[in-house]
Amino acid sequence: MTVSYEKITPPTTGSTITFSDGKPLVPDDPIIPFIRGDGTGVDIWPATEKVIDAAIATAYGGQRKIHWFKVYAGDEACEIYGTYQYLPQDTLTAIKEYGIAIKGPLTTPIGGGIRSLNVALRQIFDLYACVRPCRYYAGTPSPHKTPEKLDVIVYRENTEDIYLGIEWKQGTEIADKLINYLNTELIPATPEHGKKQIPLDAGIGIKPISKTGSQRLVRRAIERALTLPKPKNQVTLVHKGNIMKYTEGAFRDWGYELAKSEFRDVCVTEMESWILSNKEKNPDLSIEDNARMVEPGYDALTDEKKAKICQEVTSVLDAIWETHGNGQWQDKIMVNDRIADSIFQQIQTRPDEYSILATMNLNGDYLSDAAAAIVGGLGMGPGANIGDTCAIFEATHGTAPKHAGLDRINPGSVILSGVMMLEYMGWQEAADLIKKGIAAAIANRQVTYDLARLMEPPVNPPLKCSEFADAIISHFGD
Ligand SMILES: NC(=O)C1=CN([C@@H]2O[C@H](COP(=O)(O)OP(=O)(O)OC[C@H]3O[C@@H](n4cnc5c(N)ncnc54)[C@H](OP(=O)(O)O)[C@@H]3O)[C@@H](O)[C@H]2O)C=CC1
Ligand SMILES: O=C(O)CCC(=O)C(=O)O
Ligand SMILES: [Mg+2]
Repeated sequence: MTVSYEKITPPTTGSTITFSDGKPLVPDDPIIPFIRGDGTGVDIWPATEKVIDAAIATAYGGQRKIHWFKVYAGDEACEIYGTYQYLPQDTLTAIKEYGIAIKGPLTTPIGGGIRSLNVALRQIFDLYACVRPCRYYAGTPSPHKTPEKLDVIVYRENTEDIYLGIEWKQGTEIADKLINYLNTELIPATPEHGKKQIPLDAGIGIKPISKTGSQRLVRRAIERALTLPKPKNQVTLVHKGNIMKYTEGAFRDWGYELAKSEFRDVCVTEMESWILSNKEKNPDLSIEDNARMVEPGYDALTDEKKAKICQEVTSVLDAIWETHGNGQWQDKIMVNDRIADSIFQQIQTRPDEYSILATMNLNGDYLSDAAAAIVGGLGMGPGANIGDTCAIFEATHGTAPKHAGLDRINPGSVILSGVMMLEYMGWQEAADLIKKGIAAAIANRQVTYDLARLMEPPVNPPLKCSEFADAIISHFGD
């Protein structure tokens, strides 16, 4: 069926990317839609396009080429399509048709106004895995003493949690009705909630965390861990399950359940590894002594709780001693979990102990900015939103409006998102060239203002955004 557009025209040359089993099939001349973005998108996008095109031309000498298709979202879309037309149907049609897209940041007003276009795109195309690697390029200034020790990839669930955006404003009829229903019917009918009541002047937001959503994200995280060398072949489930038991706690439980069912042969949980290694060190260890070693404070527990832990030790040994015991577990993917607040200090105090951090939407949003800061700031934080039939690449940061139009912002994060896109397409040679160019530019102190001001001694004057792109390209032949 011919796809029709209202106000845009696809390139007259180039082919369409298709998907098979969740993987893209990429021709040598793919058409790829791009959204320039609001704010600093006006500076960053031209720099990014130039670097990606130059890398492809250098790597493949004309055998491969991206045919860019400009599509509109955000302020630019309103100029073309009319007031409030922030996300036109043309744009959605193009992304659906061509499968892979890349975008600059888009503005979201705080409080009232439109909901996030960025989040909307992820939900519309069911891009359930937001993948944000944070790795250090030598010479990048950092507020941290040993930034090179951090090499993590945040796998952030991208379609649910409070980002579903189902909330009601304080004082509205539905908010009042809902609070009344909760206070008079549902809370009293739930003994564990006791006499709790929701304040009558509250706004209400809903935080759905589903088993399907959690497990498909963790599945992608484990699949990625399987491609990593030891000791980075591990997945940490990050959650606040001590407080939000049926949402964040359930995410953890469903994550472990998936690891132990779909990936049983290749996975070991941290708890299992302790139980197995205790027995390896002392084959005559009793079940109870093993339980004592894996559960701090075991002796102070009630008999019922002690029995539960002993039962867990027994079932682990029965289930996987043959396949995972005698050190075999050391070659498996390690799956552990950490409480969300603790992981923010752990990535600073023990950065090299972590690799893939799989978590829900809000935690992942916070965590990816924090991890990017350690390795050089938001100018160095790329990202990808991946689904089974579509992928959209974009930076971790937003529109940075105070720098817009000044040709000064660091385009590194969108350029590195382009690197992720090239890798996803299987165009590794072009991706490697860009990584080499960025590494060399930074090592030569050719950097934009954000890195320049932190370097010792500071770089003055810093490169402009466009000059940084040229510096990256100039190092392709090094
Ligand atoms: N995916 C998306 O499109 C996203 C969109 N947003 C939206 O962007 C808008 C602005 O959000 P805001 O909270 O200001 O956060 P931003 O991430 O846009 O910017 C905050 C600060 O981070 C630094 N920064 C951001 N990008 C870069 C870069 N490329 N190079 C160097 N430094 C950078 C700048 O710090 P300094 O000035 O100190 O140098 C900037 O002032 C909001 O509407 C928000 O909703 C936010 C996040 C993601
Ligand atoms: O869409 C937005 O405005 C913010 C999104 C965001 O912070 C993110 O995706 O990291
Ligand atoms: Mg964010």
